Amino acid sequence: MMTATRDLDVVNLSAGYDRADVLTEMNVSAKAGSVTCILGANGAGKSTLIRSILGLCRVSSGTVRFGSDVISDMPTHRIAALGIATIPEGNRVFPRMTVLENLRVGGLLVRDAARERKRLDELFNIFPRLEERRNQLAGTLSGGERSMLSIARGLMTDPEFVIFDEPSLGLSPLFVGEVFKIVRRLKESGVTILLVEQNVRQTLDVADYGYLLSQGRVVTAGPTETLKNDPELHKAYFGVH
Ligand SMILES: Nc1ncnc2c1ncn2[C@@H]1O[C@H](COP(=O)(O)OP(=O)(O)OP(=O)(O)O)[C@@H](O)[C@H]1O
Repeated sequence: MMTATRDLDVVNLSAGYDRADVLTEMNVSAKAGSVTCILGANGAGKSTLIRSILGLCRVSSGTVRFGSDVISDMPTHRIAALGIATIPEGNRVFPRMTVLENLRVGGLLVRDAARERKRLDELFNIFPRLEERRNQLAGTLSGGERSMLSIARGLMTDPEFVIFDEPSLGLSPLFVGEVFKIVRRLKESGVTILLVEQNVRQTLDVADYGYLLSQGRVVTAGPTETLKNDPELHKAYFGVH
C-alpha cells in the first residue's frame, strides 16, 4: 500500500454531456490521505462529477488536477495509470470466474507477475475471507463476500486515489456496515478516498470533509463534524426546514 501524497482539485469546472452542462463552476478538493464525501439528491450531479474526474465527460471550462498534473484533458486510461481507480456500486463480480480470476482481471494493468503476487498477498491480508475462497466461483459467494471481492478487484492496481461510487447500493444493512469498515481500513492504509454515497449518516461518520451538491452546484461544504449540523444538509436529507 502506498501513502497518498497528491490532492485532487476540481477547479471552476463546468462539464456535462453533448451541449448541456450539468456541473456549473464546481470547486471540490480531496486532500491526500483523507476521505471526502459527495452528497446530494438524485440528479444532483454526483455521477457527472465522478465521470468528469475520470475523463468521461465533456468539460466546457475549468480543470481537474491530480497533484501537479492537469487530468481534465487526459484520456481515461492515462488518468487510471496515474493511480486513480473506481469501485463500482454494489457487489458486481464476474459470477462464472473464481475469486482469484476476478482479482486477476482487476490487475490487468499490473503487467509484472511478481508485483501481481505481492498485491494479491496484500489484499488477502485485508480480506482473509477472499483468500479462503480463492478458488470458489464468485457467483456462489455471499452478498457480503461479493462486495468485498468487487472492492478488492478495484484495488488490484494499488491506487493512490480511490473513488467509491455508491458502494452500498442494493446491499443489506449488515453488508453496508462491512463496506464502511473496508473504507475505514483503506483510509488507515493511507489511500485518498472520494466517497459518493446515499447512506448519509455512516458516510458523514467515516469522511473528514464533505460537499453537498444540488443541480450541479456545491450548495454547502465543510468538515463533516460541521456538516452534520448544517441546515442545508438537514433540509436535503431529513426534510427539516
Ligand atoms: N449521459 C447523459 N446524457 C445527458 N444527460 C445526462 C447524462 N447522464 C446524466 N445526465 C443528467 O445530468 C444530471 C445529473 O445526473 P447525475 O447522474 O450526475 O446525478 P447523480 O447525483 O449521480 O444522481 P443519482 O443519485 O440519481 O445517481 C441529471 O439531470 C441527468 O439527467
